[in-house]
Amino acid sequence: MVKTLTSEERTSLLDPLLQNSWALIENRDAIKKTFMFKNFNEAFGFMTRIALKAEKVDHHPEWFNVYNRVEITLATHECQGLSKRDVDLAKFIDDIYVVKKI
Ligand SMILES: C[C@H](O)[C@H](O)[C@H]1CNC2=NC(N)=NC(=O)C2=N1
Repeated sequence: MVKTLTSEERTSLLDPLLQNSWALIENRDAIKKTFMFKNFNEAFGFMTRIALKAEKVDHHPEWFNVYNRVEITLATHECQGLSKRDVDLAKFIDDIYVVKKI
């Protein structure tokens, strides 16, 4: 059973993400971030890498893409809120976004 983050984990695990442009969304325990790219190919390549990771860990993003913009929302259905799984996927996403920008 997946558990929502404790208040201690929200400080130690979630705060660093909130300092890195992830934001809590209204009326729901979930985080969201917008990523920008040079063009659609770059954006879709980024999404593809996330899709492969999501399948591997069985944890999937909610996302929206138009051309060079990708908006990603993360939450865990099973516990109806944020869990360690969302933190892990957010970190993976931030890591590959940094690589993309080099
Ligand atoms: C049955 C299957 O394991 C679940 O539906 C998985 C799949 N992907 C998921 N993705 C997300 N974001 N949250 C979940 O709780 C989740 N659960």
